Amino acid sequence: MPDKDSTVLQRPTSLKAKLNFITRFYVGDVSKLSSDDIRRVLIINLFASVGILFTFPLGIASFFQGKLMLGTVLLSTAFLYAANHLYLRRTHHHAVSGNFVIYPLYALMLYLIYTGGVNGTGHVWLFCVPAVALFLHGLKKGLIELAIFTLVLTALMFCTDNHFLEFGYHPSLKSRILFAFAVVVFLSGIYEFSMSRFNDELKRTSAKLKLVAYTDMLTNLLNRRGIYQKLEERQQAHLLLADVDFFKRINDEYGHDAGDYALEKIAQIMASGLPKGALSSRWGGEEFLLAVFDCSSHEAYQIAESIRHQVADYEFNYMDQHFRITLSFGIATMNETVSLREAITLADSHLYNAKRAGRNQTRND
Ligand SMILES: Nc1nc2c(ncn2[C@@H]2O[C@H](COP(=O)(O)OP(=O)(O)OP(=O)(O)O)[C@@H](O)[C@H]2O)c(=O)[nH]1
Repeated sequence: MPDKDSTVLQRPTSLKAKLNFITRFYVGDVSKLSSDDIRRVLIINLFASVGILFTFPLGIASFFQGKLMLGTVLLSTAFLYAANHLYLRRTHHHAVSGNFVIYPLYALMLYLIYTGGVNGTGHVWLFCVPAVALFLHGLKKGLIELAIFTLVLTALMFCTDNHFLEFGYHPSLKSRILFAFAVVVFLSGIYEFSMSRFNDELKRTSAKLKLVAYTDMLTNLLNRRGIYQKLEERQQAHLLLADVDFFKRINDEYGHDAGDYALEKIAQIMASGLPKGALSSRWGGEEFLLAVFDCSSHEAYQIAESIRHQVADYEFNYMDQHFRITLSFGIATMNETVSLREAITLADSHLYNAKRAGRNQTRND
């Protein structure tokens, strides 16, 4: 018998496996998609599935009842939704694909209202239209389309020779349906409006959190987590690990605020001394990790040397106090044979060698 703890631990894994299966079935390959794209593709295909689930059996039923035209329309819609599922799963073009869901849905609903559908029940499906339209086309375009749809619906109900009265409904049903439809449009609009505001707020908060999580607040460079995450995506990079020499003395002699000012200034010199596309980070305390790409080891060495000279030549001025600072660099290369972790350890050991050899120098051995 499995013990209680192991059953509890297994539950999330099986739920995750099920969710993975659903995502794979409805979305396909998600590796290049943003989470918003995945959500949109998934929901459009879920709509399409629900559409197939209703139109296919009702289409077959219509054929058995001898309603060939209605059966053809329903089965064509089911076929269109199935084709759309395959198209969307393959291309992930959710903006195009959404049109293949909503416009046939408008047309089908108008057809059902006009003909009465199966046994005069066509109008009951009308109320799924607002939610689908607003989700697929957003608040503004969705509401415009729904207004046009409502006008066509009204004209169809009141100005054409439709089959509404054929089924013995009370004449007031038509206006009741229109009122109820308007209420559902209104409620769906409010829901979509609050959802879009909530989503915007969520996006803003998530962008702010990302910035805080990956940025060093003193220097505005990436922090350790930030550069690590970016380097994990790369195959090759030259890592330049810099450490301020005798920084404790700066703090002790000029004060901690002067030390902070010096770190900010060094960060600026580093960022402006790097080639385009390079990364700069505050690795910790008075240590900086820089990364340069698409260049030779010799060029990476030259870049470190140039930054080292610029810092050494700079006169730091803080509250009428003037001082100079030097840096030591350790360099290593990450590539297909040397992992990121190994390259950082190597750069650290080369930096240690630079310190031991007298500081204010760059070492790659
Ligand atoms: N002002 C300021 N000081 C910091 C900050 N982070 C770390 N430090 C200081 O940096 C100093 C680092 O000192 P040590 O590790 O002894 O190294 P060092 O004095 O630079 O000597 P070497 O590295 O051996 O050349 C410590 O005094 C820390 O307090 C910071 O954010 N602001």
